[in-house]
Amino acid sequence: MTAVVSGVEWQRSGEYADIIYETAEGIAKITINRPERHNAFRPQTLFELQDAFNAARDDSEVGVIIFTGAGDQAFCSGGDQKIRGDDGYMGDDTVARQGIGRLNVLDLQVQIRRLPKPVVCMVAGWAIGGGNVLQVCCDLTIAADNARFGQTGPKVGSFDGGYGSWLLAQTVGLKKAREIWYLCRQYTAEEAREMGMVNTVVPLERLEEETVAWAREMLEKSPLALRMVKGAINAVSDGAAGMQQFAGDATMLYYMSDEAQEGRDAFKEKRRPEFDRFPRRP
Ligand SMILES: CC(C)(COP(=O)(O)OP(=O)(O)OC[C@H]1O[C@@H](n2cnc3c(N)ncnc32)[C@H](O)[C@@H]1OP(=O)(O)O)[C@@H](O)C(=O)NCCC(=O)NCCSC(=O)CCC(=O)c1ccccc1C(=O)O
Repeated sequence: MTAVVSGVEWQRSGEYADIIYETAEGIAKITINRPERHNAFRPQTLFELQDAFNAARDDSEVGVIIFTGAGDQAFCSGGDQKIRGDDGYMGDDTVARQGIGRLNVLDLQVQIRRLPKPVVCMVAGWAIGGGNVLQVCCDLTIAADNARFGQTGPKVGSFDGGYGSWLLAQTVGLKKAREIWYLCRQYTAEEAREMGMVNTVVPLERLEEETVAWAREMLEKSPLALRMVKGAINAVSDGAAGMQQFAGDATMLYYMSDEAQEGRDAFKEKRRPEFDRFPRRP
C-alpha cells in the first residue's frame, strides 16, 4: 500500500495491529496507531514496535527512522492505563493469560538507544508519561506547535527511574527534571524547546515536511560517522553497556581492515599471518 504525504510516497509493509511501518527514500516511518487512546501503548504495541525497529535496523536501504503517532492529537500518552494490572500491563499473550503483567517499554527504550541509525521523534499533540520518555530516548525531536509534554507518573501511580529520570535530567538539567516529575505539569512545545527537550517547533501542517527535510539532510552524511557519533554520545550516559556498543563498532571497523582480514586469511590458509605488512601507527 502506498500513501503520499508531504510529497513522500510511503510504502507500507508488515502485518501489525497497533502500529504502521512504512519506508520511502531511505527513511523508515514507524507510527503508533491507537489514536482512540492518544496512542497509549500496550504490550502488543511494544512487541510490534520492537519488530519494526529491528526491520529498520536490518534494512540497509534505511538510514534514518522517524518515530511518530497516528493523528494530530498525540504522539503517545504512555502506558495504557485501561489495561494496567496490579503488576504491569496486561494483554492477550500467554504471559498475560497467566495473570502476569509486563513492563516492557524499557526494552524498546534500550533498542532505540542502541540502534545505530538516527531516530527522529515527530511529535504532534501529547507526549506524556512513558510517551515523553520515548521521545527523550530518541536522537532528535521535531515538535508541532500543538505538542504538549510532561510526566504523569506520581499522579497515576507510576515512575520511570531509568532513562525517564536520569536521561531526562541530562537533557534538561537536574532542577528542571525534578520539577517535571514532582509537579507533573504540562509544557508547550516552545517551553520544551527552551529546556532542550526538543530540537525545533514548526506549525502542525508543516510537521512531516520539516521532519523529512531533517532526515534527508542526515541521509547526505556518512552513515558510519553518524553511527559512531550516536554511539559515542550515548556511551557516556550508558556506562558499560554504552561502551560495549562502541567497542562492538570498533571491532566491526577493524574487521573491515586488510590487517584483520590478514589474520582471518592466514588461519584459513594454515600459514603464519603477515602482520609486518601493517604500520604500527603513532
Ligand atoms: C494525555 C491527556 C492529558 C490528554 O487529555 P485530553 O486531551 O483531555 O484527552 P482524554 O479525553 O483524556 O483522552 C482521550 C482518550 O484517550 C484515552 N487515553 C488517554 N491516555 C491514555 C492512557 N495512557 N491509557 C489509556 N487510555 C488513555 C482517554 O481515556 C480517552 O478515552 P475515553 O474513551 O474518552 O476514556 C490525558 O489523556 C492523560 O492524562 N492521559 C494519561 C497519561 C498517563 O498518565 N499516562 C501513563 C503514565 S505511566 C506510563 O506511561 C507507564 C510507564 C512505563 O511505561 C514504565 C515505566 C517504568 C518501567 C516500566 C514501564 C513499562 O514498561 O510500562
